[in-house]
Amino acid sequence: MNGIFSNTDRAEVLTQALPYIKKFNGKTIVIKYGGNAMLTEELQHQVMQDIVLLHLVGIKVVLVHGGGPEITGMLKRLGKKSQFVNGLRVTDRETVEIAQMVLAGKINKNLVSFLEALGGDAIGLSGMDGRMLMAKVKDESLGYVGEITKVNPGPIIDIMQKGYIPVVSSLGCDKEGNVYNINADTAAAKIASALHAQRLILMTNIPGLLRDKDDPSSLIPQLDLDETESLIKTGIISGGMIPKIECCISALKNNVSKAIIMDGRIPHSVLIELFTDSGAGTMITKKKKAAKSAALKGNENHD
Ligand SMILES: Nc1ncnc2c1ncn2[C@@H]1O[C@H](COP(=O)(O)OP(=O)(O)O)[C@@H](O)[C@H]1O
Ligand SMILES: CC(=O)N[C@@H](CCC(=O)OP(=O)(O)O)C(=O)O
Repeated sequence: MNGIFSNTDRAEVLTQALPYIKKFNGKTIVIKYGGNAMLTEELQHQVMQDIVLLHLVGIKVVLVHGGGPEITGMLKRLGKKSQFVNGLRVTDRETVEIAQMVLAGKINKNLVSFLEALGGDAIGLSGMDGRMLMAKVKDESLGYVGEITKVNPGPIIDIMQKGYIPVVSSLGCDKEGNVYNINADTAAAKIASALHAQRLILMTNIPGLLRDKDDPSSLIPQLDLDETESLIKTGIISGGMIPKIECCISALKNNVSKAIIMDGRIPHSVLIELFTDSGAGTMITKKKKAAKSAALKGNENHD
């Protein structure tokens, strides 16, 4: 169990994390967890452990989750094929019912029970609870896919004030009682904006934003809004990465300090991102500081 690290090494690591722990104490961090990054219970256990730790050191963590692969799996078991248009699931009435069962029923409660088993206090909600995520039809051809019209962060704030970790599934509603299936990256970005979060962290199954999407070693550690927009124009950012990046851009333009895209499968990637000089994945900032090394996100991490 001691591995290659001595207790002194471990104590040293903790000491180095102290300024960051102090920095983020009392701050709001919205973490989106979903997709292939949460495929196995082992991966979920690891990420939930980190979230409990963040909560215990006084960081206000909000966990927003998806579960696209699980929805697809359940639909398949019921003999229904999944169809996506620009990354969004075409959602008929039956599909939205299944999405609700999987997201608000299974995944949400599993994550809450993981957090609690690890010593955290968590409360699970869907975006429908307390009319947190009000939505309307995004595009008739997509059925019950929701476009968020209003975020009411009240229930999340209340839960955090009572000392719980809010765990929110990406469903929305309208005044007529319709339920909407909402992309979890979008839900997380809107919630982060409504909470004026210090960080929006999108966990995925790639290292972050890559200069060459087929070369994992071409990670771009940091870039600003202007650079991000020009990478979309030049086609370096394409496909499934476009909506993800657009969520980050929207969050940064609306009250969020920094957005990070990172690989949620890497052990303790959230802790590495928040508590180390180098960070993890790609950090998107409003404006890059002059004369700052792109290889080191440390100074930015202190902002
Ligand atoms: N510049 C880029 N860097 C990284 N990934 C990119 C880039 N451009 C396009 N992509 C594609 O975007 C995908 C990530 O989006 P997606 O698979 O929809 O994520 P998720 O399932 O986590 O929501 C990657 O698998 C990759 O193929
Ligand atoms: C409209 C839409 O596409 N909704 C998503 C909601 C879940 C999600 O976003 O999950 P991941 O983050 O795991 O992909 C879906 O049905 O798959």
